[in-house]
Amino acid sequence: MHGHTEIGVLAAFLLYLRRFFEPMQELSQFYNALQSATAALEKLAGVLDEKPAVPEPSTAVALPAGGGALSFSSVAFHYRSDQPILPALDLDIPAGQTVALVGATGAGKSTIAKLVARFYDPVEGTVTLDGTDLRDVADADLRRAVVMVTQENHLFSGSVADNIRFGRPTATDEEVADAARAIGAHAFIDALPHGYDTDVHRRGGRLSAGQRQLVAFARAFLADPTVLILDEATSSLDVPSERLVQHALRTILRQRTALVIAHRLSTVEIADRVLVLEAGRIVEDGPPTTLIAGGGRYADLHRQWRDSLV
Ligand SMILES: Nc1ncnc2c1ncn2[C@@H]1O[C@H](COP(=O)(O)OP(=O)(O)OP(=O)(O)O)[C@@H](O)[C@H]1O
Repeated sequence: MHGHTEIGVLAAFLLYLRRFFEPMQELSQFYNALQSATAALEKLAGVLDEKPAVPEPSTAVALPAGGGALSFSSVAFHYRSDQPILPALDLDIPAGQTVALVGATGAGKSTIAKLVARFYDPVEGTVTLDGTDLRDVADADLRRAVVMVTQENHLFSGSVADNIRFGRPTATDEEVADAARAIGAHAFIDALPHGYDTDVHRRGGRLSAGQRQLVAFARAFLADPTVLILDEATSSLDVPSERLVQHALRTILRQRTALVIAHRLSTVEIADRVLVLEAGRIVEDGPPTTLIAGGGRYADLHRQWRDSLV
């Protein structure tokens, strides 16, 4: 993460310069150079944000194609030794399963997700993907196999197409549009002032929260990872956007393993399995309907969510 703050400051400064020169389009060459420099730095800052601080394996093991089975075996984890976060987690997720992680703030949902994306290594125990310890997988292979979509979505300055193509830099315009179509984002993108060439501006300032989410989903769809991790946005969407996002979610969860840090009832309802976490331990584990019938913690949470919708 070294240098991240400095890069952020530099990006902000360039952005300021760019705004200043924006009205003077006759200086267009300089302005264009400034624009690309800002976009590149922002991208770098975004990537560094998510860049894991873990060592590359000395001899990398190739991941088998397809699959997506995840396994936590006696995983203990802490950020600081005086504050254990996961005491000893055992968890098997078969390939293709959609798992919703629920639980109070600080329960460890994001930590589990970050261990799967190998932002951190376990202090004890192992996390495996299709039987391979994540510590033995080359960084580039892991980035392709496991994609995390966060609340921030990390849209950078540049066109909508560039933002989607970030999922697979070699994708053609047609493949970018196909991904947007599959996700249900094509219609709104097409209606933007410059369609796919519309600049989303810094952090997607011009797009609504729902639209940003759809662009991030289209990017992940194009990347086509074996494992998708989704940290669902907490901010509520209006009803039409919510419908679009839920539809996109069903598409993107299909045919891959998914871990969803869920904040919406409608999302948990489409999961195959719910894990309820408390202080780093799984206290309930099962299909949503079974847990509701069981009358435990998820049943309480489900009731609260349902009541808040009425
Ligand atoms: N980078 C970090 N350094 C130190 N402690 C951290 C770090 N990230 C998280 N924690 C702590 O780890 C615990 C678990 O956090 P985590 O983010 O996994 O919980 P969560 O269930 O995802 O919560 P939320 O719903 O608020 O996102 C919390 O006590 C949190 O303060």
